[in-house]
Amino acid sequence: MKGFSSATTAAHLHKTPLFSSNFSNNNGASPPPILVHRRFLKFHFCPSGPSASASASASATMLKLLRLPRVHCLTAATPTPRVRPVSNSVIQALGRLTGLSRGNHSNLGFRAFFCSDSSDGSTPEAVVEVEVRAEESESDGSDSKSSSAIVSTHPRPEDYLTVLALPLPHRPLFPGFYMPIYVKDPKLLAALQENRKRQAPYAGAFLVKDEPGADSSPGSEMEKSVYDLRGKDLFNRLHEVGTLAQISSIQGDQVVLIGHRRLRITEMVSEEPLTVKVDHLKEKPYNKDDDVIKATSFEVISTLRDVLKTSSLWRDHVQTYSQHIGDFNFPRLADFGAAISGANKLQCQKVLEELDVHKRLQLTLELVKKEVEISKIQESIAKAIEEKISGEQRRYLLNEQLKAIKKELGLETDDKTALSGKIICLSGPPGVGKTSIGRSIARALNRKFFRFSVGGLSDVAEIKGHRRTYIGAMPGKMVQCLKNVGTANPLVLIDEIDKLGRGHAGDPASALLELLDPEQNANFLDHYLDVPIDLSKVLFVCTANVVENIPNPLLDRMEVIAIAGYITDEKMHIARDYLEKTSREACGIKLEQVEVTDAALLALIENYCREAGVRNLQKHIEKIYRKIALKLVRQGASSEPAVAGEDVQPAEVIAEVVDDGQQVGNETSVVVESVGSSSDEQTAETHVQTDTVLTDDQPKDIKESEATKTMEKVLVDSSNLTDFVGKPVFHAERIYDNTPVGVVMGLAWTAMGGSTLYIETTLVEQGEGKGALHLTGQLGDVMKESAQIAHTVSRGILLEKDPGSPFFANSKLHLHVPAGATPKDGPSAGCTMITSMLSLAMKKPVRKDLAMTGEVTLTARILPIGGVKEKTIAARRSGVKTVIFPGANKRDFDELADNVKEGLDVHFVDDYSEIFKLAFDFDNDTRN
Ligand SMILES: Nc1ncnc2c1ncn2[C@@H]1O[C@H](COP(=O)(O)OP(=O)(O)OP(=O)(O)O)[C@@H](O)[C@H]1O
Repeated sequence: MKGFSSATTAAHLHKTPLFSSNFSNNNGASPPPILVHRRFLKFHFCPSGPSASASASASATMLKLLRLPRVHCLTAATPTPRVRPVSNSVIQALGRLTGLSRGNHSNLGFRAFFCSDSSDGSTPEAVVEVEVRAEESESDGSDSKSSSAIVSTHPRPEDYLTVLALPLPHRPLFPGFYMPIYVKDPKLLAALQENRKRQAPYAGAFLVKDEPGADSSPGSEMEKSVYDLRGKDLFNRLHEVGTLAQISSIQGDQVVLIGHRRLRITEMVSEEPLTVKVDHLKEKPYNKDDDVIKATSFEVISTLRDVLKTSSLWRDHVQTYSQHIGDFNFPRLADFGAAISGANKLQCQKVLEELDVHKRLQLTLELVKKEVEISKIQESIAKAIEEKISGEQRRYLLNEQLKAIKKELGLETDDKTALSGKIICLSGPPGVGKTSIGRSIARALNRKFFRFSVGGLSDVAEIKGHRRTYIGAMPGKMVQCLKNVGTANPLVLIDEIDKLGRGHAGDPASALLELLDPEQNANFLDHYLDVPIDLSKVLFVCTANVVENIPNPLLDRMEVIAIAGYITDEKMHIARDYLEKTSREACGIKLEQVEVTDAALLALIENYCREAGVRNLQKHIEKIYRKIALKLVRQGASSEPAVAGEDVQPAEVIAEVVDDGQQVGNETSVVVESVGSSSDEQTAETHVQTDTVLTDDQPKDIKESEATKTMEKVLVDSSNLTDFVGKPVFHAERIYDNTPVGVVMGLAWTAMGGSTLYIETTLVEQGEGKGALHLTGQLGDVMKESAQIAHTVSRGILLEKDPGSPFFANSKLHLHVPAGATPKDGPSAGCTMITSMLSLAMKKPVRKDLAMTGEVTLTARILPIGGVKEKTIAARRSGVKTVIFPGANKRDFDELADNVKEGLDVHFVDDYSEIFKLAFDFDNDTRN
């Protein structure tokens, strides 16, 4: 059943006066159409397989013809029946079916067989043979007598006892059905044509047996090999029982067959083309009034009707069949059912071979029952898919309606409201990629990007525009932005929002408020344009280094995302994967010309670029590559034969490459100066120069040997890093290998990232009532207060440990926080100060490699601090082993990546007493 298509045929119905059926052929291409009269095409089906197609069309033809009044059908008992045609059109149609009505046969009689003449005497209706002369069919008055006198010389089908054997690869041919086949054997084709010429257009069509395990589907190798079979090989592969087939037409190698009656091969007569002797088979005699046979046939009919209910594909076909069911005899019904079923070839062959009519009906019943099941499954699959599709369509329609309703009610949210909430503020140290992230968000959202910095902005007119009364008045930044991007929904990055100036002419923070607030910015009023502008679709992203510096009303409207600095590992990756690559490309250096070792990069990060971001690292890497470019250019210049007057040229090129903003001349010495900032760099460059640059003063042989030198790969290692970037700007943060009495290492956070710092306390003088504290190191107010608190708490703790100790009462202390040039502030050094003072008071140094941070209250409770990640990184960088953090910061620490926390012994404390134990309760062996 599957693959049947009545629609294809129906389309043809309206296109051609003589209709062509859509047989699909053996190799998948469409063969030339078989001409069938309009009246028959209604029942013409196009099954998937070639034979099925043919069978279906033939069955339709057969059904149509069965509509003829019984009077025109002669019984088998009537010898060689000759009747006048019922109508010319039917005769013409039959003529076309057989292909004999064409001009070259027009003067010959033709037979149109739509059922085989397999008469057995018991089924008179079974034999329907119409024999007329074409001329006669077109004449009007000739009577039956005259027609009977004409065709007696032609052999009847049953006279063919030796036939050409045609191999059928896919399905057997049933009597009464069409089948187009391809004959690839030229000898066989010639013999068939010859037969047709001799008015003996019959051959035997036999199904080919499959080779075990071979794929016999259309187009398969096995199918192709069937056409190559010849002679005995072919003979051995043919099923014994086949069909006497009338050769309806031959077009090229396509032969259209019409099945007539069953045959059985008895012996091979000749090999090429294969010719066989056959017996004509007849059904076993049966009683047409037998109840069992009747019942079986009724079941076949009712099953066909069931198929009709579930499958629209068979509807026309079976409907017609059921209308004319009375015209069939039992064997024909069985053949019909099997032929139009989608059963496989062996099942069909079994039906063909079955001569017992009851058994044949039973076999067919099985096949059509299977069809019912298949069509039920087909129906349920179709239903399920239909439901799925209609469900999806319904959902889609409902969603669209919902959207429309929401829009109507003003409830619809665009992707901005759906977003990465309100205004996003990226906060973090300089150079960690905040601006770059903003740019990436715009790219990801497919929005235009506009950036403006409000650092130091103090004039409200910059944001809101000038009133037009002023000379040189301009619209504000937002109007300029919209004009620039040309869309209503750009991503606007407001940089440095924490550095907003305090305005003399209005408050820029308040103006920004109007700009950023989603409640207000739908009607933003620019003074210059003086019309409300809708900024509600704009996605604002702000960046800041210190969130605390952002005005509170603004901060309140922001979603702050903190971007901490990078650790060494991360910087290494950024340098290797991105910075190095871009710098190398910018300087026009090839990968194979340079190697910067890991050690060099690490040294660069640790000793030159300690800041949280990578901007400084980028500058250094660019510097290194520019110098490498210089070196390579000079090498290249020196390897070319020096021509007087040309030796200056490379320096000009270099000047462009190396130019980092300074004026560079075309003299080599000037180039060197422009590159290096320290005297060491100059020395390095001068050294490079003297190695490679040739002058006219040099002897010719030296020039030539230099010229033949191949270009060397430039290696940048930690050992020669200073040649490229000068001496390290950062020295080890550790001043002491072992902290002396009164000195403790603290951890600090700066806008540049984390760092370690020492708190040093020393005794100035002692004397009755001289207790005092002197502070130095550019401490801010908060830090000063913190020191006072530490002094008081230390005194209390010492008295607890050593009641009656007069140390703090009688000692003038000096507390210093190096480096003195750097301003410092904040309360987080509180616990470090206490430890430093107690160390001095007890004359006991603290545990080795210990660093701590935490604000302290007067009651010695430890409060949380900020910048845990940066401080942890700084501690690791300084080789600290034990770190003390406030207990409340445990959550922040736990969130850090493992590679940041690696190798640290971290303690979380809530009271100073815990720090005391960690710092002082150790034996001296551990410290050393
Ligand atoms: N993760 C990273 N990968 C590659 N390059 C980076 C990364 N982070 C920062 N950079 C580079 O560092 C430079 C500075 O980045 P960017 O301007 O985005 O930093 P920022 O945080 O906005 O700095 P600022 O606060 O000073 O404005 C850029 O050249 C950028 O390409």
